[in-house]
Amino acid sequence: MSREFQAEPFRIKTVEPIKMTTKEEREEAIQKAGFNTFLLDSKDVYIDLLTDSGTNAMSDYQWAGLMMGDEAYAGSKNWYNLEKAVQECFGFEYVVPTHQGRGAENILSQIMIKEGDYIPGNMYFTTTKAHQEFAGGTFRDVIIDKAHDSQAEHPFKGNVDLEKYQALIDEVGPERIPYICVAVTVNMAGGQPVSMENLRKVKEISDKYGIKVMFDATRCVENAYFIKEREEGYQDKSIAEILKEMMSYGDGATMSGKKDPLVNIGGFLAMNDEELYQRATQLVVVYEGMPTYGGMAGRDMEAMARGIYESLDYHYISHRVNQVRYLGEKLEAGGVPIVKPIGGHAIFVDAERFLSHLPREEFPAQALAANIYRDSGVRTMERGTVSAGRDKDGNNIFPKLETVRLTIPRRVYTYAHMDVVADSIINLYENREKIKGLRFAYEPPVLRFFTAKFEEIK
Ligand SMILES: Cc1ncc(COP(=O)(O)O)c(C=O)c1O
Ligand SMILES: N[C@@H](Cc1ccc(O)cc1)C(=O)O
Repeated sequence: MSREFQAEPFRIKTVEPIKMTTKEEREEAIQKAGFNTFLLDSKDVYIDLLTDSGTNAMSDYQWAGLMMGDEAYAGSKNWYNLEKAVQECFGFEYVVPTHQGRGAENILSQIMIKEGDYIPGNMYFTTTKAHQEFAGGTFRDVIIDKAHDSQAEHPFKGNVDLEKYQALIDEVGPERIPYICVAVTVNMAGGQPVSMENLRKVKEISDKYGIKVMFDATRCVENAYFIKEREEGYQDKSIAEILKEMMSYGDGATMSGKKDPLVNIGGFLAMNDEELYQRATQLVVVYEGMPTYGGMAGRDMEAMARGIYESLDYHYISHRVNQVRYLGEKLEAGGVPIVKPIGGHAIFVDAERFLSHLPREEFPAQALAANIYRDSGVRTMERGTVSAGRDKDGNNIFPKLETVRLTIPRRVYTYAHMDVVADSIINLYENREKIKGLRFAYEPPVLRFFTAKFEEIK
């Protein structure tokens, strides 16, 4: 195995018991949830790999910070600590706190996008695209082609395709592109990173046309780790230095504090332009709260300020990425088809190849996620046709990737948990022809994957 084995760089001083379920209990739970893992109750889940969002384990130092919460309505001490952490670690001058990432996406979209604008991005993310569309914009995918091929190897599979970006500028004109949204890493592509060289070039092109570069910095520390590991000239730089350089190629960022900043709730929007900041503060008071709390309690801001610094520790981030890799390599060794290379926050199982007997219309990834739960109580998430939704004519969109995501929460599970997950999925793979397809029993009109229900096709 190529991974660098590292036992956990922490010891455990508080534990949360988890329930071991029986086969019968799991069968009842998955039927009740309409074969949608989002609708399972947490109490019925053994190992929860639904998401890495808000599921982080905080350190003793962060928990201690909760006791330092200054719950003043305005001007909380904790806000200034958070603002300083963002300024120091990301390098942006102005910070707007929000309740989570999509709060920042909402404000950014509203202050920057006009009806008829185009927003290029390195693959879509559900909430980001929804906010861009609500604000009257159209998302355009400008990620490199390889990102849509689950087997294509590329060290920076999240890179922006500069020719696609240039072609969009030529097609619609730079005045209709307020900004390019660059995600570091790219969630939907499998947690794939973007190289520093690519970021530099995106900035160059954007500056030439007066287009702003806004990062989706949600998993930026994972991206920094990959740059250190894979890009010439960065091996001897610290994660903090790499992150700061990455962010220097942008004009601002949205952030979900629920991922890399190591907390359970929170987010922010950051930028360098004062005028934009002023417009953002006009909206933050409408949607989130005062510009000194933005929907977060003082204690939550303190925990995030501390989490941001902790996330830059090399041993922490190296363990995290290598734990994900351990699970991926174990699955591969068992013959399970996964998206390659292995990304930063999750393993994406290629459900189309796993369940090659099921047509896309029968939602193989949804069926696989439901059956992983049935087998072992491990909860995962569909990232394929159900997530992609329908086009304007009402037809299902069939994205190139039909995957099940095994998302690893930060600092929560051990290598032994990873072994249980791998054994269950390898066992299912060996019995894959028994898995049946699904059809909708209930389909909501937007973001359908969260609340849809299904039934098995007998
Ligand atoms: C890449 C990416 N961007 C934005 C968001 C939105 O963040 P939040 O869940 O905090 O609203 C998420 C997760 O939802 C994400 O994974
Ligand atoms: N961002 C989180 C939570 C989330 C999940 C699915 C979504 O489509 C939107 C948000 C994640 O990627 O896991």
